Amino acid sequence: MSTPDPTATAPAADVTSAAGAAAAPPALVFDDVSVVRGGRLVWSEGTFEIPTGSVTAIIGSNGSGKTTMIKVILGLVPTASGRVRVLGHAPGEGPSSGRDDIGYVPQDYTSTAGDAIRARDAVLLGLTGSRWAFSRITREQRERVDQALAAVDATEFANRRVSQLSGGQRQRVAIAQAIVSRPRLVVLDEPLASLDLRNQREIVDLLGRLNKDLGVTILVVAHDLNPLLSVLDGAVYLLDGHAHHAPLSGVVDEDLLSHLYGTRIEVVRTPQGELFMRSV
Ligand SMILES: Nc1ncnc2c1ncn2[C@@H]1O[C@H](COP(=O)(O)OP(=O)(O)OP(=O)(O)O)[C@@H](O)[C@H]1O
Repeated sequence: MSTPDPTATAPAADVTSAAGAAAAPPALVFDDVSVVRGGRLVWSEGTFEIPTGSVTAIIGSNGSGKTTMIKVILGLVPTASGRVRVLGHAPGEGPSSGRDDIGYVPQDYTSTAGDAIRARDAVLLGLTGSRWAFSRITREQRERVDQALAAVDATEFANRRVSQLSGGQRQRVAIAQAIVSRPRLVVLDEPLASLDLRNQREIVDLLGRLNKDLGVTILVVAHDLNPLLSVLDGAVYLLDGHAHHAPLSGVVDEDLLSHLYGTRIEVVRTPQGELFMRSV
């Protein structure tokens, strides 16, 4: 019997709909959190909740601590103070130490087994965690890999080596690897950087489908909010050394964005209802 199609099955029973999302406990809870790296306070006073089933950007100027926040969530960087809960657990704890429940797409994805392996084997790493398990994969694991590749439209190049893929194709493989364990939370560090406009659009659409069809909560580090506006519910913004969260309507604010990026930002609403931001 084949396993369910990931494009049709929610990974967690409580996140299948907007109504379910409203009732579910928050995916992330930060309570007066601060982080120190290399003896320097990166950000502090992080107190916010991120709703289950939402798509949230993490924004801030270079060096403000966006990647640091992701590493805190993954349990890779300790907090200096405060309390963090990720899917109800301390970072890095919970079932399988959070590995299966949280998918991570790093900045500048390179397969942990090197670029010489095939795309499908890189995705398998998201299930096995080790290239030494390749020889012992089960039929269910193979099907899960096929489903993850199909969900990101990567079936066509699944047998090519990661080193032979374009940036957009590589990003799809990275996302397939992150979702193959059917996580409830997917965290992506600048997934749109260095992609052309068409690939940006396709990756954003893919994130929208993961969120709407599978109920996955998505956190995405971004420098430019424009390509993400169609899928975003809100943003964590790192401003003046403090971490805040606001719904999208609160973030798309000229004064806030101008302060955040240190340059004058104009928010434009076209007569057709489109919204975008530009530096003026
Ligand atoms: N391994 C580390 N050891 C010490 N300090 C670090 C380490 N990694 C990052 N930092 C410092 O932490 C701060 C935040 O870095 P981080 O990479 O989180 O910022 P960012 O907002 O993601 O930056 P960018 O937009 O440039 O990617 C910076 O001052 C950086 O120098």
